[in-house]
Amino acid sequence: MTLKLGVPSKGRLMEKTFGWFDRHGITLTRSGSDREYAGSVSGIDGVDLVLLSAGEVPRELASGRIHLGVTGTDLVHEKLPLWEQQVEEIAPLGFGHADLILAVPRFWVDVDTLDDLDAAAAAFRARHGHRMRIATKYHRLVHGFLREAGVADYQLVDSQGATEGTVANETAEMIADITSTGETLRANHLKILSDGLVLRSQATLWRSRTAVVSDQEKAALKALTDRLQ
Ligand SMILES: Nc1ncnc2c1ncn2[C@@H]1O[C@H](COP(=O)(O)OP(=O)(O)OP(=O)(O)O)[C@@H](O)[C@H]1O
Ligand SMILES: O=P(O)(O)OC[C@H]1O[C@H](OP(=O)(O)OP(=O)(O)O)[C@H](O)[C@@H]1O
Repeated sequence: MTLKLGVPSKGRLMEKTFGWFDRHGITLTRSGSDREYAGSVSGIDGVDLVLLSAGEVPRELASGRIHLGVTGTDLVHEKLPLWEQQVEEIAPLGFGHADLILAVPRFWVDVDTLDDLDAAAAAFRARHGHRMRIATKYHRLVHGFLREAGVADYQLVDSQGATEGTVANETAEMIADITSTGETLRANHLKILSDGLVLRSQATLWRSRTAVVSDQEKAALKALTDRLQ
């Protein structure tokens, strides 16, 4: 049996992951056309490449279908409530840096902090008869963060992409999303709450704590982790 290494199947995250392994003497290759999700590993024995969506890596690690996987801290913490029991962080990879933040329209001049938001959310509910909507795909993390902050008068609306556009589109009053350069927030006239940082994320190599590992796979895992030291 071989060790299964799950890696994002496209985009910047895939290219940078390939580059990172390359620098450790392990070559990941995508075979066939751009659309064929198959690949191989050379430079080390007994490891198979599994190409999949970054968003699916946490679930695959938790179910034990892959032994190792690369994805962002944000996706692991969001999708695996018991992540500390299900996965072990092997190495932060030094790219894919992004902050999960809360942002409101720039013209909300009286709202700069979570306390301001709490007051604005109560006023919003009194005026409109429904709770302020926060668009996000990070339901668990945002809910936990706002509970800790004592903010309760809100509802989450699901947004799986182009989240910053939901305010202009009037499907939400504010958003919680990841930002890296801040350009998307600026372009959509949004500002980050000064104490609205939910999580700092970066691409990370994880090991599944639940995957069953044969002796042969154990040897491959040791060879791989030794190489990554
Ligand atoms: N602009 C960015 N800068 C840095 N990192 C980012 C940026 N956008 C996303 N990421 C990170 O990349 C990872 C993948 O994010 P994304 O949400 O695109 O995954 P996904 O939805 O699974 O992708 P897919 O389109 O393959 O389904 C996340 O960990 C995220 O934090
Ligand atoms: O701070 P910035 O550098 O502008 O980056 C932030 C943007 O990057 C991500 O979107 P992505 O491009 O992955 O598309 P998505 O909206 O479909 O998730 C994220 O959701 C933000 O929209």
